[in-house]
Amino acid sequence: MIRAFSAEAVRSAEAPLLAAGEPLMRRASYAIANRTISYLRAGGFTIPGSTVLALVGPGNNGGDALFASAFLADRGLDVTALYTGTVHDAGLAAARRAGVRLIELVEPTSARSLAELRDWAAYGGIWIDGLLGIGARGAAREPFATWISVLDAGRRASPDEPFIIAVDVPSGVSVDDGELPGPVLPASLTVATGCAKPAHLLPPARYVCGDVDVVDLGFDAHLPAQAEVCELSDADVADLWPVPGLADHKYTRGVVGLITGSQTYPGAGVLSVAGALAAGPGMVRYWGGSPHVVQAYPEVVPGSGQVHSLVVGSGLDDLTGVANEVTAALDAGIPVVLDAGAIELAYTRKLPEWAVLTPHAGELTALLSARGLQTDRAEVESRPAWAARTAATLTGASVVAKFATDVIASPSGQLYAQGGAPAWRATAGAGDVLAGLIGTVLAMNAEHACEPGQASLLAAAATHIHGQAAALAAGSGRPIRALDIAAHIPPVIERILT
Ligand SMILES: NC(=O)C1=CN([C@@H]2O[C@H](COP(=O)(O)OP(=O)(O)OC[C@H]3O[C@@H](n4cnc5c(N)ncnc54)[C@H](O)[C@@H]3O)[C@@H](O)[C@H]2O)[C@@H](O)CC1
Ligand SMILES: [K+]
Repeated sequence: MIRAFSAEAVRSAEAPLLAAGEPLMRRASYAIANRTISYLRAGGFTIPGSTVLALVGPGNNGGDALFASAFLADRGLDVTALYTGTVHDAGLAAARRAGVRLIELVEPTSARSLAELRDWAAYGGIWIDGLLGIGARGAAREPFATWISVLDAGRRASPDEPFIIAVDVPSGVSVDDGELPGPVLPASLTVATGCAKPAHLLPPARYVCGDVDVVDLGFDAHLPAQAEVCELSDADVADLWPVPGLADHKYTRGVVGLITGSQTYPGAGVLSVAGALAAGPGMVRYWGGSPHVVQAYPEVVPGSGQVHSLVVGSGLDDLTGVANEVTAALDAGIPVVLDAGAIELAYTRKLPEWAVLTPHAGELTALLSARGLQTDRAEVESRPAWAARTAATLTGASVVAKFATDVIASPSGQLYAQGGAPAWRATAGAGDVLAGLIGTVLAMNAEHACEPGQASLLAAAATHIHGQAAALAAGSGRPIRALDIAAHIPPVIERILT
């Protein structure tokens, strides 16, 4: 599991180590220098003489960049450090001693300084971005806003893009909520110091981090027990996946009921059932309106009956009658997935956290608006963590907000971000498959699915499997359809369990 902590939690965790004189900055900068060397080695580049541009901001993030520059200059690299105003004293002295070329831009946004910035940017094959770290508040202010814009434009225009290593976080991201409030310098690699931060996991900041490498600084024991954001790994999902034993039978393994699909949208019923069956329930009962389900899947038991979870919504064209079934199930402690049109059932009523809503950006916008928030799709897309968390708080339900990286929120505030799916996953019906899959994961874990925090954890596990199945289906990059995702769920489960 990747556990991400807020800037404030990191500061508190660092404090006792700093008070004890632990050289955290040396460790962080040594790791950044090592990653730089590893990149050069992996690319077959000659290390002495390789050009590095360190971008040095006013805080300790800049200090990391300066110490890393000193390490690299000691290794024979041609290192230039650009800065303005006051920067980390000891770092500057170390860089000077090591022979780093130090360039201070006194009037940092003058045309002359910006021309100089462009020239050094073009000269540097590797950029070390130490402008802003976890001390940044809000959008990057001047002069860094202009520097970041100029550097980003230079990066895009360059025939061979520089390799950009972000110190801790790409400068310009909002560390605690993963938003991009202003210009940002996208990284090829982010070297996170001490632990992951929410911006490394949450979209859209996640998309500008490149690969993320966490350097252990030894303060884990001082971090809070509950992380701000988590990302489940294969091993985490394997831990909570019930593997059937010989004493199990179809009823102990979990029965999923689906009220999905209709005459108008028959395919949604087929796809949601495909997702449910692929994850290995004991039984699927189907009493939606699609005429094709039982024909497509002879394993399915038609008609309603006792279930351990319920999936409602995908492709339903009429909610009449369904609302009562949903309420009865929830009151009886049966987890319910509310997908697509059925998300409307969360517009007014208060739900328990074992109701799992699966909105995409449009549905999430509609839900928040129905709950009285002034918002629009653009805001929801630029603030997915806020949107998912707010929806969970307002409805009381667990919310799976479907983005390229899914964001899952529990009403208690716990967040999961599950990435790893290819962009090919964005195809009609993929969400129907997910709804069924979540239904099965909830049914298989019925005995504890209604305990605090469990529904969102189980939903996150299901989205992880869904993303991995899409990745397996898409291989090294080919189009996929929703049924391909369902077809690749069993091999993904096999992979994570063995
Ligand atoms: N505390 C430590 O000893 C360690 C800190 N580390 C590094 O230190 C960083 C945190 O250092 P700091 O707390 O000094 O913070 P930063 O280096 O992120 O920057 C703080 C400075 O940026 C300015 N600033 C804040 N918001 C701004 C904005 N929106 N636009 C422009 N300027 C802005 C502040 O006025 C302040 O001068 C971490 O990200 C990490 O890179 C690591 O070396 C590990 C050890
Ligand atoms: K940075």
